[in-house]
Amino acid sequence: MTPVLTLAGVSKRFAARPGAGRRAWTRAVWDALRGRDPDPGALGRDGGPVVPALADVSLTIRRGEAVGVVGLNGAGKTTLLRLAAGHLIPDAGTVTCSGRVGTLMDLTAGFSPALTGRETIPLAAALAGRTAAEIAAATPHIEAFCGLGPALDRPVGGYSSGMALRLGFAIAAHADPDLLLVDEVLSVGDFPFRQHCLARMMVLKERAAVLLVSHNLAEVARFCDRVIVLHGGRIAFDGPTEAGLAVYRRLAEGAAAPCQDPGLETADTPAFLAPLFRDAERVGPLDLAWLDAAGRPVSAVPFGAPLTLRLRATLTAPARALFVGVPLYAPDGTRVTGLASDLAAPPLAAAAGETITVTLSLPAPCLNPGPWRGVAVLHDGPGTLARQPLPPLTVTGGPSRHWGHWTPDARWSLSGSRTIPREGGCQAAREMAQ
Ligand SMILES: Nc1ncnc2c1ncn2[C@@H]1O[C@H](COP(=O)(O)OP(=O)(O)OP(=O)(O)O)[C@@H](O)[C@H]1O
Repeated sequence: MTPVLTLAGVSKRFAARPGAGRRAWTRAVWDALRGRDPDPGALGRDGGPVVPALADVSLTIRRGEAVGVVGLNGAGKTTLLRLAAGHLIPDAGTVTCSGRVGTLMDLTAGFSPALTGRETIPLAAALAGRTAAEIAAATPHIEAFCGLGPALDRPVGGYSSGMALRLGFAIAAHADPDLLLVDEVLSVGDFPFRQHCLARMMVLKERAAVLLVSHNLAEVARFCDRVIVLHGGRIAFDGPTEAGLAVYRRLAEGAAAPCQDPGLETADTPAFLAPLFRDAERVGPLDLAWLDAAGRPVSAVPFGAPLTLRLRATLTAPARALFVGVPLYAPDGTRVTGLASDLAAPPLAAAAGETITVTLSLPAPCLNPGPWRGVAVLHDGPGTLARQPLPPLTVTGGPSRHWGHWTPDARWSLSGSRTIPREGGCQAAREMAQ
């Protein structure tokens, strides 16, 4: 497949002090007017603080790919798209884009508030690089796609953000782009229109590439076949969607860089538990144990037996709103569930030196037989103090058969004119099914 976008070793910094960015920009314009290349080192040379928005990013996007870009706030997603669109110049590295780029990054870009929706279509389409003949051919499709009806004859200045999205998306999607860049704007659309947009992007990706920045992981999972996870301006993952979203979820749970404390990882710690860490200045090591119904520490329990997870920790600094999250992972690394104390109980304040105890009771766990892993994540308000692996737990088999990762407490009822006696009946039914 032909590459439509290539970034090689791209870095981008911004001035963090008000006015400094403007001075750097003025310097760059003077350099350009004098025929000199912009000096990327100029930013921050005055000793002012800079924000490294992207650092050493390399990637290739090919025709036919739908690539989701995910990451925490400030990870560099919009900066990546603005560089790809040519709205920003990299400080280092190169951005190569072949073909026409369609952007949907700012809902009202190219819209003049006084013009009606109908008048906006040819103007915005021309700004997107369409010729007069192409615009004339595409206009009926754009009008039909956006579904704005009579509102097309109202000034766009009075449009809601969802209406602006409808018009902007319709124009961008009918501009025949080789690369469509979509930055988080779909979230303002109503559910039916978002489905409409995803369906249109599915068609587009047959001959183009789509780069979609989104915090809506369900949409990324449905639409994208590849995910790039940005973390602190760097690529933390680039690969299949499911694995990428798992990396993102772990970053979101931990909201921290990978483990700095080697004591947290042992030889048998699976990679899917990462990132592991502990803020040693705020909390001591988490003392974690699985307990059986009698309160005894256990490493194995029969299927369905009641279980309790106990966490003890001593704070080394005061904490204002402690709560705990516990994601549980099946043997293959699938995250089967995530339990969070703040959904069921108020958070806890604690003084420095105080030892807290948190228990999570599972009266009837549905975990199927096998070795189970998990992590305990101790949060204090928006910050995370520690993310430490749970002791391994083996669930041993019972008399029933098990499929998948869990078996809920379920009751069946079959009614009809004749039931087969239970004695030998199950065997008879199995034989009939064979
Ligand atoms: N024009 C700018 N001037 C100064 N700093 C900037 C500018 N644009 C971006 N930044 C900084 O660069 C970093 C990356 O920003 P960016 O908007 O790319 O993140 P993002 O991943 O899109 O975040 P979000 O999910 O919140 O939209 C942030 O620290 C941001 O404050």
